[in-house]
Amino acid sequence: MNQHIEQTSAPVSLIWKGDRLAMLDQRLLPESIVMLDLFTPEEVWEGIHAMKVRGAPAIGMAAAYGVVLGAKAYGASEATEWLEHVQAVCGHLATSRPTAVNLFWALDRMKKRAQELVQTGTVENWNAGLEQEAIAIQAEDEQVCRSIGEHALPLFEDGMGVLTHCNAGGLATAKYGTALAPMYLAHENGIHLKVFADETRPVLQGARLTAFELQQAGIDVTLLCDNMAGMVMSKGWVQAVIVGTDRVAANGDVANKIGTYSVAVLAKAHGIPFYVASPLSTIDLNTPTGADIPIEERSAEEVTEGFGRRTAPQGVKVFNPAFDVTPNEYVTAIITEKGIVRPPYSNNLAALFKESR
Ligand SMILES: CSC[C@H]1O[C@H](OP(=O)(O)O)[C@H](O)[C@@H]1O
Repeated sequence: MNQHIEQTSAPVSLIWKGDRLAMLDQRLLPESIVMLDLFTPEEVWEGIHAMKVRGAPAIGMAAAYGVVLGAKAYGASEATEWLEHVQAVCGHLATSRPTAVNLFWALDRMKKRAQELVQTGTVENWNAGLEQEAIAIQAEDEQVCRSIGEHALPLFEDGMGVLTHCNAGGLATAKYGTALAPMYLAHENGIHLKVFADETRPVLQGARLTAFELQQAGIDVTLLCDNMAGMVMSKGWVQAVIVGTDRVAANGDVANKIGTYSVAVLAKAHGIPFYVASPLSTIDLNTPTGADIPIEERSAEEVTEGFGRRTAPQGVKVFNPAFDVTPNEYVTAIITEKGIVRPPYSNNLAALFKESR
């Protein structure tokens, strides 16, 4: 794996180069912008697992490009053999992280496309077709995120305080983000929002990524420790909360970064609307409730010596779930690229998908 510094106006999480995937190593932000050149699905797997790339849509896009790298490197030209190899690469990439449904959504889409491609043509055609599918996933995501921003924008008035948790911005997607999309669009339209970004321990996506993104864009952002959200709400500084998500269950329960549930409870206690920005690709009607969402547990070291400094005694027990589930009763609305969905979510999410077919 090589690495290089990519000079871009704003850091982007992934750049497809035809024979390699350039992946921004988000672990090094905000101090360093380093793009890693990945040539194999195994390197993409490791990039997802180690959270060099993170954020549900970005994870799905990275995996899709990993499938392309795996397909192109394979020597077989016989249809069944090529298809079986593509399916095996998808199976391996599916083990990189368990919670964000976009990973599986993207891999399923690549497998479906591969099955269509092998009906005719040559292995060169099949590989080119897979590459176009991965490129389409990334291009569509940019438009999906902008649409989420457009649907969300009317919910935010000039001068409002808006709290967000983790990073659901351009670094988690192709561009704009999901939860941050209305903030970018508000800025484009001269609407001044005062954003409060939770630092989001233990990986600090809020401090390192959201604060970085919004500051780079000239958007008013104040960084909070995670334990400050309640006080800030009690002072009346927050008029809305908006977060991203890694998986929305069929009943509207929401899996998102650890700490989101606490923010949702605080918002309800203070009568503050709690919005979830979610592409349709993050809504999983095959998962009935939040109890059915697999929650990733990560290493103790993320908590005890994050970023290289030990802050807990050796050998102490650690519980480090990367996500929690917010029950649907705490969710004011789910903002998608097709519009705003309100309770009852079981009916209205199913109806949304029916309309979208
Ligand atoms: C737009 S998806 C962002 C979503 O993903 C983050 O998780 P991670 O940084 O562990 O990949 C977080 O839950 C964000 O809300």
